[in-house]
Amino acid sequence: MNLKIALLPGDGIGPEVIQQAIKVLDAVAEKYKHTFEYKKASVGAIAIDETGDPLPDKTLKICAESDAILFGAIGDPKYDNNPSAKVRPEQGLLKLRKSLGLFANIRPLTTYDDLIHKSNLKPEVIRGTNFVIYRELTSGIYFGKKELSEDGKEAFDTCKYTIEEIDRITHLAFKAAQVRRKKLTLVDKSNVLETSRLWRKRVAEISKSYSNVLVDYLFVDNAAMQLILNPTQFDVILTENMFGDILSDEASVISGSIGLLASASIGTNSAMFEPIHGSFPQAKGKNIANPLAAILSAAMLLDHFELYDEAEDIRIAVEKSIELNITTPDLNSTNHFSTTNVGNFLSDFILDDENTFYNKNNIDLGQSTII
Ligand SMILES: NC(=O)c1ccc[n+]([C@@H]2O[C@H](COP(=O)([O-])OP(=O)(O)OC[C@H]3O[C@@H](n4cnc5c(N)ncnc54)[C@H](O)[C@@H]3O)[C@@H](O)[C@H]2O)c1
Ligand SMILES: CC(C)[C@H](C(=O)O)[C@@H](O)C(=O)O
Ligand SMILES: [Mg+2]
Repeated sequence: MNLKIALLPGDGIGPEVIQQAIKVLDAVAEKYKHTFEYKKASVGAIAIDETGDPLPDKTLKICAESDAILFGAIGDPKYDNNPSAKVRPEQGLLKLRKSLGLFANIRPLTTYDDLIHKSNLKPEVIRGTNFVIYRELTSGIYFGKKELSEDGKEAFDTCKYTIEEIDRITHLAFKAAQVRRKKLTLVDKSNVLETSRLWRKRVAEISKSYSNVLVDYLFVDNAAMQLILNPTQFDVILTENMFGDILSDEASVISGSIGLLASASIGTNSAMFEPIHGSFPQAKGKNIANPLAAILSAAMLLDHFELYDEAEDIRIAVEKSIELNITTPDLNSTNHFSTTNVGNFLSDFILDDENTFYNKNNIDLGQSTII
């Protein structure tokens, strides 16, 4: 298969993790005789530095002309520490999602047996957890009317949803539940918010067409608690934009690190694949960031084009790296490996087996730290 992939590495650790994802995609391309053609474009703080715009027209054009987009991360402390800045890196990501109509952000969460004991949560609570968050991505409070008064003493953000926006992601989430464990949990705040009451009404209505799926409703405050009290109860979690953002970072603790959580942002004509984490500025240039979220996002990209064996190869390699402890410091406090080492191991493993990696790097299995 020939795929045109737009690469948007972005800021902070974005370029470092995307570089590893490319290595892994190249290994897959070599093994299965595919051609992946990459076009790099800038977004976020780096794009502001270069052009004054966090999403230059050229970037949007490259994305629109590609089969898929692989996104790293955006964000920089110079904007995080300056709430008055009018032009901000995050606007680039939000505009990209909105312009391409990427309304469904799919964030799967799984647990790895070899990491169960490394989570901050008890092994018996998290073992077997496997769910997916369907987060609405192009509406809600992120995109409603917002304003700061002229005297700077008052501000508002508006949360707005239309039934079309609710319905399209709800159908996708029900379809996902049908081929999983047939349970869908809508997370909302319908005891307070009008938008949430609209979500509940629509989901109840649409559920009639998916009668083999059990539907459950949770208020977001309770859901935040249930996620760490009893996460195995969840199968598909459907929620609006901001709740999905917050709950997915919380949920990543179950897996062991946010550096493991991948996502797919799907629209009618475009698809973007992005780790859920940010630009982790403290790690920039240190070769310590976990590249697995970006690499597993690349696996979701392959799934999107029905390259299931290829995606599975990546997941098997990831599991192997975790089993062998070839992991970055977030998962491995003693004998950790670098971002680059993890990428090298995975690409070698896909093409051959782990011996190539050990031979090339002259490593004794499990004993060295070559960060
Ligand atoms: N999709 C995105 O591009 C995205 C997502 C979230 C935050 N951001 C931006 O990133 C910047 C930093 O935000 P933040 O510190 O709140 O969130 P962050 O996700 O960048 O980092 C939070 C913490 O998570 C851990 N972490 C994140 N990515 C990791 C990785 N790959 N490997 C290991 N550990 C990892 C680190 O401990 C880090 O301190 C901000 O400018 C924010 O706006 C961007
Ligand atoms: C950077 C920010 C705009 C973004 C979001 O809130 O969607 C991020 O937190 C994410 O989860 O992708
Ligand atoms: Mg987020």
